[in-house]
Amino acid sequence: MTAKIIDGKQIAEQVISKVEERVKLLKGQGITPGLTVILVGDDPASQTYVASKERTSQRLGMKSEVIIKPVTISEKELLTLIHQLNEDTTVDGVLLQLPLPKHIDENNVLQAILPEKDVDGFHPVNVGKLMLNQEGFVPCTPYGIIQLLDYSSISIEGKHAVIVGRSNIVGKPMGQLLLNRHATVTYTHSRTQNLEKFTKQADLLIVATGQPQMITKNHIKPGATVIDVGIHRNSDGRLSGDVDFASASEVAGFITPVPGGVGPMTIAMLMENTCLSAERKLSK
Ligand SMILES: NC(=O)C1=CN([C@@H]2O[C@H](COP(=O)(O)OP(=O)(O)OC[C@H]3O[C@@H](n4cnc5c(N)ncnc54)[C@H](OP(=O)(O)O)[C@@H]3O)[C@@H](O)[C@H]2O)C=CC1
Ligand SMILES: Nc1nc(=O)c2c([nH]1)NC[C@@H]1CN(c3ccc(C(=O)N[C@@H](CCC(=O)O)C(=O)O)cc3)C=[N+]21
Repeated sequence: MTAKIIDGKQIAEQVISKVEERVKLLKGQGITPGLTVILVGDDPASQTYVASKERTSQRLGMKSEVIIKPVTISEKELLTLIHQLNEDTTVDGVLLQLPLPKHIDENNVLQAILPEKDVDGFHPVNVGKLMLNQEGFVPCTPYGIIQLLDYSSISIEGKHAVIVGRSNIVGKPMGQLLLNRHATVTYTHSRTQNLEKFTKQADLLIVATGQPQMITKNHIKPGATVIDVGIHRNSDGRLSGDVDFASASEVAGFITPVPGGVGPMTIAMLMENTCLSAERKLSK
């Protein structure tokens, strides 16, 4: 079998066109959605992602701002900046690019972002709402993965979803979203014994470990859908994921590539969340 490729770039474009229409409607009512991204330090990968967020929000006609701070910024200074953005009525979304330098307590600063502007969905209030299946902001990467499945007409209800990785930004919210959509969910992680035993049962296998190409055809049930969240830049400059694409494609039914799979969806959902935030402001 050769897996069908899920084209994340093309699906992201479809999501973005819908957001574009919503931005036009908002602008007609005198509101320009505003996104501010804070980048601490000069990590090249983070710079690439932030540049892509800025480009896309500008293309949509949003107000887009990137604030770059030196790696030496104190937690207090960062909190002051977040408080200013919370007060700024032209800013609908505040995104603090992760990871942060070690001297800054990530939880502490993420909690300072107003839940109504937390377009990443990382604030405890939004995490709680996701658990309760209430409306808040859903983290962009797992939200984008749900869209990939929906646009590809891959059903979720009743399916066995196995998540490899349990981070707060991908694995955990991914499992909760799939549970809300009535999947049977198994979480696996670095302490899981006999990983293949679980991954081989998956109808939907979501991989977010940060371990290059660790998932091969030996982990996959024939016909399964494989979603690769991982992103690594190899020494030759090429990108690859947490899944060995060539091997996995031999047995999977559907698979996402890297690049061009989950990454573009993360950006698209960030645009949607920012637009949603502006719409909510208008209806208040
Ligand atoms: N395309 C996109 O939009 C995005 C891509 N990413 C990429 O996705 C990957 C994962 O990111 P993130 O979730 O933030 O990573 P983290 O490092 O925060 O979490 C990795 C998770 O994988 C688990 N893990 C590590 N090694 C293994 C293993 N050998 N077997 C099973 N589980 C393992 C860890 O387990 P334990 O908890 O036990 O340590 C942990 O739960 C990275 O490559 C990152 O760059 C991330 C966000 C967005
Ligand atoms: N607060 C916060 N929110 C995030 O959403 C967040 C973060 N911090 N820290 C880092 C991770 C990673 N991430 C990606 C976004 C886009 C691509 C993306 O567009 N990837 C393209 C390729 C990009 C390239 O060429 O390098 C693709 O896969 O096709 C990848 C990864 C968001 N993250």
